Amino acid sequence: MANPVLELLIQYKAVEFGDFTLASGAKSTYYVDVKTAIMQPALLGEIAKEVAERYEFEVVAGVAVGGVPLAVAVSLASGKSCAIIRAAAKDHGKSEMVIGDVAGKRVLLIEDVTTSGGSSKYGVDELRKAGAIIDSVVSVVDRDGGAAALLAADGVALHPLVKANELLNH
Ligand SMILES: O=P(O)(O)OC[C@H]1O[C@H](OP(=O)(O)OP(=O)(O)O)[C@H](O)[C@@H]1O
Ligand SMILES: O=C(O)c1cc(=O)[nH]c(=O)[nH]1
Repeated sequence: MANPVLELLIQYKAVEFGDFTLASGAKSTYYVDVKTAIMQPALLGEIAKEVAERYEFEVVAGVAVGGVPLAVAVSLASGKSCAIIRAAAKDHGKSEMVIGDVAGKRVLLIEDVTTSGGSSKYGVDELRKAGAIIDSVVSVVDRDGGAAALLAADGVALHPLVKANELLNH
């Protein structure tokens, strides 16, 4: 079946081959650069449309940096509000880790890429600390690196729009 997000990731050459160290510290011979690919409005808009149509939520959230444009785009496509989870605490101004009102709200977390799931778990933990209700994470590309199991242990389902194998085997 046609998958427009997969086709656009291929069109924008989102996969690069080389020696990469991933966020988890693992080594990889390839990297999926969703962050650069979603600078193209056709891809960002398609992702936002699909997520807005398929999932039910009151607030869409993203972890900085990669999750921010995604969450904002889904917010605009769905008319639902948005939240941002800081990547790290700051010691000036307002210091809350979650920007936006999530307390008591059903929140969907969106990630650009999931590998180990460590970044998503961090986002889920911060959202829950801020009072959010969260049981789903959408990942634009899942690399099958353990994220689904890590999140499932916390009662969270991972919903990938594309699997890395589909990109590698196209
Ligand atoms: O599932 P994981 O093993 O946690 O890896 C995936 C995460 O790694 C990347 O973020 P990175 O840490 O490079 O941060 P960035 O979004 O600020 O570039 C990517 O955006 C995911 O958030
Ligand atoms: O695991 C990661 O850090 C990672 C892998 C990948 O392919 N792309 C990305 O942005 N992050």
